[in-house]
Amino acid sequence: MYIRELFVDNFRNLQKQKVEFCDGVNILYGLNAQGKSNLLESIRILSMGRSFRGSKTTELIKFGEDYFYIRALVQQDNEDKKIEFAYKKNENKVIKINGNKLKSASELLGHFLTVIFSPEDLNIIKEGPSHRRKYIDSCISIVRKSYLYNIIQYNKILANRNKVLKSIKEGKGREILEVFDEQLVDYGSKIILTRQQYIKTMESYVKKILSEISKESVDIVYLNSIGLKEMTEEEIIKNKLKEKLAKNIDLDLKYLTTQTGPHREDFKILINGYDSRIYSSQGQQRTLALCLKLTEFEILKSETNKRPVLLLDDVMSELDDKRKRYVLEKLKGFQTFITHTNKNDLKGDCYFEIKNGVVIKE
Ligand SMILES: Nc1ncnc2c1ncn2[C@@H]1O[C@H](COP(=O)(O)OP(=O)(O)OP(=O)(O)O)[C@@H](O)[C@H]1O
Repeated sequence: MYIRELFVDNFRNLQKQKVEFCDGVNILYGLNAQGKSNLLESIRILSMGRSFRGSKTTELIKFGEDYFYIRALVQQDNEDKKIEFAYKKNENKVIKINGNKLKSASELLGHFLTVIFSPEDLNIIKEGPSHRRKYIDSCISIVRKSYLYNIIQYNKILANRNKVLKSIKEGKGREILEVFDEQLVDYGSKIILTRQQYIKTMESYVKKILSEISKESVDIVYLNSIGLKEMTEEEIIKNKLKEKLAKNIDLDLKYLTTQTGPHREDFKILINGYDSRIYSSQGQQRTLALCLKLTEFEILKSETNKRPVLLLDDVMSELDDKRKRYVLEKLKGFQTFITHTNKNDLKGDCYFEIKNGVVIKE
């Protein structure tokens, strides 16, 4: 798939305009703070329903305005798909595919596949568990629709269970927990099952990719909440999760939150046997982040049999020549957007200068 045309209106600093792209390497160049990342952000929103920079939807509206509207024509198998995203202050977002309104942003997933590479990818390695959880949950959700549903249900039940813990503390009977625990175990075990499979697949891709650019060894360990040491089946996961919940009930009542389950999990990346979060250099962490992103791209390709669009925001200047060449070789044949301050540094199929929010095609 590739994005043929993009229309933006009142999005960040971008001027109202329609831009046509080529199905190849699109170089977006310009000085700092002109709107290059904003353009990539608008494309990514049409793919994922939210900003890759973690911004709130209301922050995407151009200063002084009260709405934004973005639209893309995405071509796949010679057919155009029209994706629209509109947001007016204090109202709900309106997302449409070919004119049909979606019930929620999550329905957008899988229609327009993109992978974003940005300096913030480093946070997946450096930051706390919630960053990594968010990252794999988002990767899995695109390739497994039921996974996102399970996460949403799990979080709802978890919030209710935590309320029940408070009511027990205030004197209510414990019996009511049973109902919540049963549901929590049902959804939780499905999440753990899928995570263990995804992390295993992710590990094998990361190993292969890293071996092509470095001599270091890498292992990824799933830090699950139920003490699983190796891959296992849903029934066993279910029983273990149930046991752990029962065992931790006094702790849960003490802290008034649920201490066990997928919401407390993480994964650890070991370089030469050492935790990369603690012991790796900045350069090693950057390489790892790149491996994770290329892995995301490989998995997306193989699971969907479609061609994802690649968005490279400010990453080229951070890579050495060897890694730069490697990345560009891997992404060959896919529509790619690369932001850069210097036009002459990179070879592309089409070039766009971004100046004061205006996109000028050469
Ligand atoms: N909601 C908004 N309305 C108007 N302008 C905004 C909004 N949000 C951000 N901006 C401005 O958009 C400008 C361009 O930002 P962007 O991140 O796209 O820059 P860039 O071209 O990628 O620059 P750099 O090379 O420095 O990364 C910035 O000056 C920023 O202040």
